[in-house]
Amino acid sequence: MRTQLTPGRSVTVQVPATSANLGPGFDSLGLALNWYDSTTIQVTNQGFVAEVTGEGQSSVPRDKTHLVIATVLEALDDLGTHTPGLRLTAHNTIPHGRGLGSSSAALVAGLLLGWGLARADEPVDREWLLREAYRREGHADNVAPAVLGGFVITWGGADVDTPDAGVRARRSRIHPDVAVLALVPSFELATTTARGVLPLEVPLTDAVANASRTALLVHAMAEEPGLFHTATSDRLHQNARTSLMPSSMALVEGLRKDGYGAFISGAGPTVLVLLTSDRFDEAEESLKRLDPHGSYSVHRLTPGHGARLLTED
Ligand SMILES: Nc1ncnc2c1ncn2[C@@H]1O[C@H](COP(=O)(O)OP(=O)(O)OP(=O)(O)O)[C@@H](O)[C@H]1O
Ligand SMILES: N[C@@H](CCO)C(=O)O
Repeated sequence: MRTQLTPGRSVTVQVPATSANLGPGFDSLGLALNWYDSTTIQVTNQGFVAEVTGEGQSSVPRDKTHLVIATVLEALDDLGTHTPGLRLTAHNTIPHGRGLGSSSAALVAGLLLGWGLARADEPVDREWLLREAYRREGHADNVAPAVLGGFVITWGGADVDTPDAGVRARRSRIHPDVAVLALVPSFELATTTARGVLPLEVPLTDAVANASRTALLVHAMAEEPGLFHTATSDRLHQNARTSLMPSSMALVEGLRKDGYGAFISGAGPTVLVLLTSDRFDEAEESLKRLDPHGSYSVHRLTPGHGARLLTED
C-alpha cells in the first residue's frame, strides 16, 4: 500500500543548466554549468499549485501539468507514496528553448524532489535518477551532466550496445583552468524542430573527423585546453541546422576564425565557447566586432556541479 506524505514537509533542489554535444560529441558529451534553477516543493492537502519567477513565468502552467509537479507525482508513485497536494516555488534562471537543458533540469528537479520527499533518510540513488530522467527526456547528453555534474561522457540509451537499452554515463576530468562563455540570443528553438532537419546518413569522412575530435576533446578538457579550437570542430550536425539559427552559426564561424573553441550549445540557438579563464576579456573583444548590437547576452561561466538536494524539514 502507498503511504501518504505529511503536509508541511518541504524539500529544495538546485539543478544546473547543461550544454550537450560540445561540438563533435553529438548525443554523447555534455557539460554541467554553474548556472542553476532552484526549486522548492511543500506537501499540502490543498491541491497542486506552482509559483514561478524568472524564466518561463509567463508561459509554464501553474497546476499539476507543470513539468516539475507532474514529474514529482510520477516519482512519488514510483517510490510508493502519494500526496493530496503540493505547492511548488520555482526560481528559474536557465533560459527555456535555448539549448541549455532547461527541460532536463526541470525533469531532474522533479525526480530529485520526489526522492527527497519519499526517501528522505536514504542517500540519493543517482542510477535511478539518471535512468528515470533519461526515460522521460531522451537526451542523455543533457540529463547525465544535470545528474552527475561536470564533464560527462554518455553511451547506450538509443544505441543497441547496452543489454537493457539503458543509458550509461561517466564523469571525466576537467582541467582547473577550463572556463565557458555562453552567448544567449533572445529567440528560442525547440529541440524537436532542430532534430527534424538532421540527415539520416553522413559521409564516412565526416564521421571519422568527428570521432577524432570527440576523443581529442576528452584529452583537451583534462590536460590541454589549448587544443579546444581543434577539438570542438563538428561536421555531423551543426551545418544542417544553420537555416534555423543563421546568426548563431555566423557567430560560431566568426569566433572559430578568431581561434576560439566555439560551437552550438545542444540543439541551439545558444553559442558556447570553451576556453581558459584568462581569455575571457579578449574573447569579449572579438564579440564586440562579431555582435556589434549586443544581440546575444554574455555569461562568463565555469563547469558546474550536479543536481543537489539542499534542505529537508
Ligand atoms: N523549469 C521549467 N518548468 C516548467 N517547464 C519547463 C521548465 N524548463 C523547461 N520547460 C519546458 O521545456 C521547454 C523547453 O524544452 P526544449 O527541449 O525545447 O529546450 P531546452 O531544454 O531549453 O533546450 P535543450 O534540450 O536543447 O538544451 C519549455 O518551453 C517548457 O515547456
Ligand atoms: N544532442 C541533442 C541535444 C538536445 O538537447 C541534439 O543536439 O539534438
